[in-house]
Amino acid sequence: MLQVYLVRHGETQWNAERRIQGQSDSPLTDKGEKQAWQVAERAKALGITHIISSDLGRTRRTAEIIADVCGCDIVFEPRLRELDMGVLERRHIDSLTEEEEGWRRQLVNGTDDGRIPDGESMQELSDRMHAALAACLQLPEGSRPLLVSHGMALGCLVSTILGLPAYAERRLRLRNCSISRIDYQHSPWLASGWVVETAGDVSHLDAPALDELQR
Ligand SMILES: O=C(O)[C@H](O)COP(=O)(O)O
Repeated sequence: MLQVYLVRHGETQWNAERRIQGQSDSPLTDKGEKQAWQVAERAKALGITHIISSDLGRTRRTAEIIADVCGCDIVFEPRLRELDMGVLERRHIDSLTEEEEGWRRQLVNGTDDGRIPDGESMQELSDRMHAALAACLQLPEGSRPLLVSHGMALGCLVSTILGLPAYAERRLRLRNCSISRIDYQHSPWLASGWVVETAGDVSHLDAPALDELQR
């Protein structure tokens, strides 16, 4: 059975400032760097064989640290990027106008084709995340891949595997450098296909980690 591990990148400057990132970027904080080294040690103990990462800076840095500890190469995969948050990227979450809040609400309340202007819909995010995940099925027998991605992107992937809508990702806290595991199984009796083994495990971190809204 194929086990795939999902890691959200380490804390960034804009995570800490509650600033919307999307496909814009900010560097890891010192805490984020430390988180990355801690999740890297966990990955090594799990026997990770492949690292596939969003190509944004925050995930790239997190993947480089994990690769250093695990002795793996990295494949950069743009389909693992965070949701494109359009015109609201770089904005502080508390600075949004009522109209702008309305755009963000559309993303998470199931509005058909809800999106922030110039941004992506949750369905578009779900489609590309599942396409990136499906590529893991082509890896050699016995592979144990680890994907480095983002809060909304991974939340959307896990939610849809559970049969929930893409926008349900708000109900799942995937904190910085949390690790989740999904398995691909063939079982006529149980659900065949992807199943969620664990989600949002932070037991390898020695301090509380933020989720994307610093809850
Ligand atoms: O700020 C954002 O765009 C997301 O809510 C969190 O993104 P991240 O997981 O890439 O920090």
